[in-house]
Amino acid sequence: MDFSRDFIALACAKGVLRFGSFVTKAGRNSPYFFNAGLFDDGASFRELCGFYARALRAADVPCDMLFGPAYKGIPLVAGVAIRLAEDGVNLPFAFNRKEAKDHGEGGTLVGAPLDGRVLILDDVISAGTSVRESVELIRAGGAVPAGVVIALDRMERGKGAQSAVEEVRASFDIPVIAVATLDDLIAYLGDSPELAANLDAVQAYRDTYGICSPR
Ligand SMILES: O=P(O)(O)OC[C@H]1O[C@H](OP(=O)(O)OP(=O)(O)O)[C@H](O)[C@@H]1O
Ligand SMILES: O=C(O)c1cc(=O)[nH]c(=O)[nH]1
Repeated sequence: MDFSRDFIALACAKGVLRFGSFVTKAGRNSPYFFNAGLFDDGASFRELCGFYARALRAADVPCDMLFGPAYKGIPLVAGVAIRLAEDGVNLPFAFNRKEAKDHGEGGTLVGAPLDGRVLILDDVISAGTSVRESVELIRAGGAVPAGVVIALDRMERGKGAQSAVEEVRASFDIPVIAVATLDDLIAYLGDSPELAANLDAVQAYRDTYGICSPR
């Protein structure tokens, strides 16, 4: 997307995208990591939500409401709903608790009742567990998953030869939209003198775990 590079630049400038040695949820040793929790001030978080809103508009996926899986999806879904409302699209939103509340209103769902076509907003898809759980919650509530929007598609293999993102698309027959992809990150590293030293390690990682090897 034409704004993917701006998003990568923001993530690098904020230290949300870091380079070094990190272990992913899948147990892979990755030379880069995207920690969305580091969009930790009002201005950068507002920008992040603006990128989601732009990706959503560009993809034009029909939906009736938004859902954010706990925990990182929670501020995200609220922030993106605000950005969309500012642009004249006022959508209901909901999120879940990781542990059910046993007093007061109780339960695991907070916000608007699940209804109609529900778009899931999360930061990354790693093995797809969080999206699968969200789809189960949405269906159990009598609604229909409409798609997923994430910040970064790491373009790496899931359980089989497909990427985890492709597995989610195929299993649930829904679109998965990413603000930026590993390809965008690699292009950015190549053009960025202060970060270009990380390029070889990132490309080697893609050669090992990636879904394509365009070199
Ligand atoms: O595709 P997956 O294998 O599920 O990995 C991606 C999920 O992992 C992280 O959430 P996590 O549940 O670790 O916790 P957090 O949101 O509470 O940080 C991330 O925010 C995604 O929701
Ligand atoms: O695969 C993961 O666990 C993972 C990778 C990444 O870049 N960011 C993240 O939050 N999780």
